[in-house]
Amino acid sequence: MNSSSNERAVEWPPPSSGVGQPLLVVDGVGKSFTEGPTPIRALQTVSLQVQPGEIVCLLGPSGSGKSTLLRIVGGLIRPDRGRVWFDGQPVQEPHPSMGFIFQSTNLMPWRTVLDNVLLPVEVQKGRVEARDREQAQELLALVGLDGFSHLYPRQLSGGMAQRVVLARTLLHGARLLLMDEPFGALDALTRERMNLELLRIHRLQAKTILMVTHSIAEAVFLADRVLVMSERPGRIVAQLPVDLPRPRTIDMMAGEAFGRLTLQVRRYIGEVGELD
Ligand SMILES: Nc1ncnc2c1ncn2[C@@H]1O[C@H](COP(=O)(O)OP(=O)(O)OP(=O)(O)O)[C@@H](O)[C@H]1O
Repeated sequence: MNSSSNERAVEWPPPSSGVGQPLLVVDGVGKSFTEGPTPIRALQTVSLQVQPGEIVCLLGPSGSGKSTLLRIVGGLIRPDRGRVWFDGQPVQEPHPSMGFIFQSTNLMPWRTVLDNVLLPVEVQKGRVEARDREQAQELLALVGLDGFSHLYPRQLSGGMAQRVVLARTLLHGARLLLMDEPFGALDALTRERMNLELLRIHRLQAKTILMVTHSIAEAVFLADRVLVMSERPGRIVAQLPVDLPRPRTIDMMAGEAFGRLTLQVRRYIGEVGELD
């Protein structure tokens, strides 16, 4: 990506990537934090586009502004410059069709699994209808939690809790999932299983996903494209299309193509520093 194309004026429609109308456009976004004694320049100038149904993974050294970028995309914080467009509309605040999934699950400990899934509906509509309950139960089954709806968060494993969050986000009707290290706290086997689950749900529900991860293998396994960010102030320094066929299988991780792609990403990261 060259910086001159990153610094052009922000207009809709943005230049197309040539594939079709993007669902998400990040155009020349920059951000500094000025609250502390010394201003911190978190993001330099970031531009990217995500097509409907695409899975894009963001990798980069610690502190390179990945979470900041995700929060700007989700309308949780405002950039100093540049714009974000979602489905053709400028993003100024959290959009109901975007869902966040973080490493910490933020489940309400006093509510059951089902009631946690229903919480955003309850907040939004002020009440929960039978149809919402039905749909929540269907989504719990979809994420592999059939029969667990009456449990409380303390009775769940980390993977199960993340599945509840996934069901909650899907019930909310999110089309774009913004995922910030969602499986970072899970053990390796559970993480692998969650990756497969996510891909299965992505296939069934045609979601678009922008995910921050610290794992090169996870990024390559999940993504259609991997974006690599520089050290702070973050900018995108490399992008790698992942041409592995779908559906992806664990066996692919032992294959030559997977090895080649992860090595390529590792080289890009080697040029900008270490991941953590
Ligand atoms: N609210 C804030 N106020 C001040 N500085 C902030 C704030 N949020 C983030 N930063 C700073 O901005 C920089 C980028 O932070 P960010 O969390 O986006 O990086 P990251 O790439 O997601 O890091 P990590 O991989 O470690 O999670 C860091 O130096 C961080 O200290």
